[in-house]
Order: sequence, then structure tokens, then C-alpha cells
Amino acid sequence: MLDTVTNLKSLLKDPSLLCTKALVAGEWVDAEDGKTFAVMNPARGDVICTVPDLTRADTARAIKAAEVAMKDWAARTGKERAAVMRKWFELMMANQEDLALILTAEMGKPLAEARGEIAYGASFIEWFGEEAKRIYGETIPGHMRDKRITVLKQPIGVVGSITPWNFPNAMIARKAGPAIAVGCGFVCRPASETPLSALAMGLLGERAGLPKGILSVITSSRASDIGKEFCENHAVRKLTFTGSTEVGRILLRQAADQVMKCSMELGGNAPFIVFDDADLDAAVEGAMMSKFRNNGQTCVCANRIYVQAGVYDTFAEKLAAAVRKLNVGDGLKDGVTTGPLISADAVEKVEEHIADVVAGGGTIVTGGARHELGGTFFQPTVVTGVTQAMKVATEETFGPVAPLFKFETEAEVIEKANATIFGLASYFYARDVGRITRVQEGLEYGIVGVNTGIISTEVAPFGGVKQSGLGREGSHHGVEDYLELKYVCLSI
Ligand SMILES: NC(=O)C1=CN([C@@H]2O[C@H](COP(=O)(O)OP(=O)(O)OC[C@H]3O[C@@H](n4cnc5c(N)ncnc54)[C@H](OP(=O)(O)O)[C@@H]3O)[C@@H](O)[C@H]2O)C=CC1
Ligand SMILES: O=C(O)CCCC(=O)O
Repeated sequence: MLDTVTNLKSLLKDPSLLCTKALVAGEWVDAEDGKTFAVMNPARGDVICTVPDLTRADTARAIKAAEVAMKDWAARTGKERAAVMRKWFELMMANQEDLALILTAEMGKPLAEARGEIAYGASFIEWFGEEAKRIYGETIPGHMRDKRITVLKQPIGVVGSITPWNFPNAMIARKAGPAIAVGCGFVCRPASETPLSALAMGLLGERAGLPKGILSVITSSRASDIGKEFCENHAVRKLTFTGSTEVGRILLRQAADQVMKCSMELGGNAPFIVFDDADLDAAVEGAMMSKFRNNGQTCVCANRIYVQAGVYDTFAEKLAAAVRKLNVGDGLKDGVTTGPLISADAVEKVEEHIADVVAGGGTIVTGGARHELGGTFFQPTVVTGVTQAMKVATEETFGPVAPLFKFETEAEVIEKANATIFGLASYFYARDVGRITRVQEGLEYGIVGVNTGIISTEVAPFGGVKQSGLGREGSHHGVEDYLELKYVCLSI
């Protein structure tokens, strides 16, 4: 174990970024009961280090500290808060390489993608820091001659955050950014698989000048305990969650008891549609990015690829050729494009989906099995002959499997694309302007990528409809979920 810590530390320009204590109420601490849990490297299957396994009581301390600290923080001007956030952004970018190394070690994505995620995460801190200066209220013409109506926007209160392992930095940044920018205290509980990126962000936030207690990082293997503390502690006024729809539902039920405002960024089942008038090479490139980014482990990854009959075979050949060029391996090695899956469970789910396609009469064009590297490495896979009756049509695979469905007409594919409880991201490739307009309007999704496989940016509202979630993250809309409106009626 010590060897691995030393190895990772020796790669870092600033070894102090590899934190093995938790950040609670402005102090770097152990768990109150002294327990710890191990953080694994999914590419090597060994332990990187251990971190404190914090309890509900530790979380309650962090919440109390956030409640106290936000009084002064919220009273500062937007410009003052923006200055601290600017510094935080700059420190994240100055330490991009170290943060990326830590991220790849604990999560497995290739280093180039990890660098991209750090820049993406930092962009939310930068963007929302700038928004801190623009939290405008309103005046409304009075309803009587002697009445003046104003609407104030005030920070909602302490925010509890629960995030997944697939974006250990960016998912926290796009919640912490708006919360802290508008003046809230923020208590985050990163996924138990990936606490190290969160701790490093916490350390840089501290160095940037965030006041003690404004940001706590609760490392814990006891996810449901921490979720309960967030939902039952009266000081917490907002819960923000990214993860599966299943856990989102549990948290929404729990949060109902104290009528807490919730943002939920949940599962997806993204359709990726290729029409026969599309630029096929561009569509293949877009599908590669959308499907295989993060080894298929994002909620906006293409999950169902619908290809119009006339171009189906050609598209399948071109996609399979591109997939065969992917280089699977340890994300820390040069030239690797595709890391391991996060866990043995994830591998099993991928295998289950492929077996279900084959049992239903589908064909494996490339891949289809565990990778010779062993562990949780899996061959990037393309399957054809996929139908709406198969599991991949309704379940999120969260892995490197591109299932190709054949369709004939525009109306048919819109109906099939919408036949899901999810509604996060969708994509299509076409050139006819009438078709582009009809299809973007017809897709029941929070996000539509037209002739692009990448839609993520801090300047646009990210979020889903139906059972993919509630609320939007990013853009000027992203601060609204962290604010309360106060209507003031002045009689003169
Ligand atoms: N929308 C998205 O981006 C994501 C979607 N998913 C989907 O969910 C599937 C399962 O992935 P998984 O990571 O297990 O997602 P989960 O929804 O189980 O986990 C997300 C976060 O919630 C925490 N959590 C789990 N149970 C509870 C609970 N009862 N109360 C409070 N917090 C809880 C987890 O903690 P811990 O780390 O300890 O488990 C983690 O931090 C994936 O295969 C994918 O289909 C997953 C991740 C992200
Ligand atoms: O998987 C997620 O939860 C978010 C996808 C990352 C992004 O593109 O913003």
C-alpha cells in the first residue's frame, strides 16, 4: 500500500495535493471513530491509500460550520467572493497536471481525458465566480399606488452535495461553483471510489482563501448515512445530487420530510441518430466521442445508436474500424485512449447487455469480451442487429458497447428515441434543415446535440427531463437553484 502512495506522490510536482485526511469545518481531520477506507487504482487493482471514513456526526459538524461561515461569506460583495473563486480557478489550472494524475489514478480515465476534466471543472469555478457579481434582483411595478415591490435573491442556505465517481472533479465543481459563488456553505460527499480529487480541490480552495467551513469534503464509505444527515439536518436547505435515478429517487423521498429543494442529475439513455443525409465520417467521429469518452461511463454517452437503413452497413463498418483503433490500457501510460471500467459490477453489466443482444439474434462486429489485460479492462465493442426488445434499449449500459439499431423513417426513430423513462442527452446527424428543425423539436430531452457528439460546456444549461432529473447546472441558469427569491412589499 505504501508503495503505491509513494509512487503516485513521486509523480506529483506538489505531493501535498495527495491528501489522506478529510476537510471538515476548516480542519484536516480523521473520522471521529478513527475508521478509514481504502482508495483503489482500478487499472492496477491495488490500493492507493486510505482516507478517513467519516460518520454522520462528522457530517453534522461540517454542516454546522458551513451554517456559521456562510453568514460572513454571504455578506461579502459578489466581487469579493469572485476574487477568491478566481484564485481557486487559477490554482486548479496551475496544478492541472497533478490533479489529472490523481484523478486518473483513482478513477482510471486516460490522462488526456483527466486533464480535460480538470480544465472543465475549473471552468465552472471561473464561470460561477464571475456570475457572483451578477445576482440581480427585480423591481415589479406595485399593485397599488402606495406599494413598491422588490424581489431579492438570497443564498438558499447550506448545500449538501453527493456526487459519483465518473467525473471526480467536474461534478463537484459544477455544484460547488454556483453554491459558493452566491454565498452558500457547501458540504460535499464525493463517491467512495474517488475521494482524492475532491480532497485536492478542497485543499486548493483553502489555499485560494475560502473561509474555514465554507467547503467541507466528507470522505466516507457510509453513503446512506451521509445522505440521511443531509436530508434530516435542518440547517441543510438544498441537496444536489448526480448519480443513478434509483438513488436519486431515494434521496428525493428522504428530502421530502423537510421539504428541501433538490437538484438531481440522474441517469440517461441517450439516443444517437444517424440519418441517411448525414456526413457519415463526421457522424462516426461524433459517435466515437459520445460513446467511448470515459469508456462509455457518462450519463450523456450515446447508449442507443439508431442508423437509417440506407447507411446502416457503411456506418457499422466505419464505426467498427474506428473502434478497433482504440488503445486500451492504464490511463497513466502514453497513447492509451481507453482505461479500465470502474468495478467488477460494471464489467458484469456490460457482459449482460452484450449477451442479451447475442441471445436476441444480434451480432458482435468487434470486441465483445473482457480484455486480455484482465482486471476490469474490457474490449471496446460494436454490436449490430439490435432491437427495441433488448436490454440496451431501456437500460443505461455505462460501458464501451455501441449498439446499432436500424430504422426506416424520421417519425419512427423519434418515437423510438423517446420511448424511455430518461430524457437527458440526445444527438443526431443530418443535413436537411427541415429535418434538423423537426427532429430537435421532437426529441424529449434536456440536451440535443446536432451534428456533434460533445455538448458539455460551463456556459450552457446541462440537465434532463423525465426521470433524468430536476434542475440545470452551468450557464447563468445554474445559479438559480442555489438562490431563494424574497418578495418585499413596501408601503410608502
Ligand atoms: N448520472 C450520472 O452521471 C451517473 C449515472 N450512474 C448510473 O448509475 C449506475 C450505478 O452507478 P453508481 O456509481 O453506483 O451510482 P449511484 O447512484 O449508486 O452512486 C452515486 C453517488 O451516490 C452515493 N449513494 C449511493 N447510495 C446512496 C444513498 N442511499 N444515499 C446517499 N448516497 C448514496 C454513492 O456513494 P458510493 O460511492 O459510496 O456508492 C455515490 O457517491 C451506473 O451504472 C450508471 O448507470 C452512475 C454514476 C453517475
Ligand atoms: O456523466 C455525467 O454525470 C456528466 C457527464 C459529464 C459532462 O459531460 O458534463
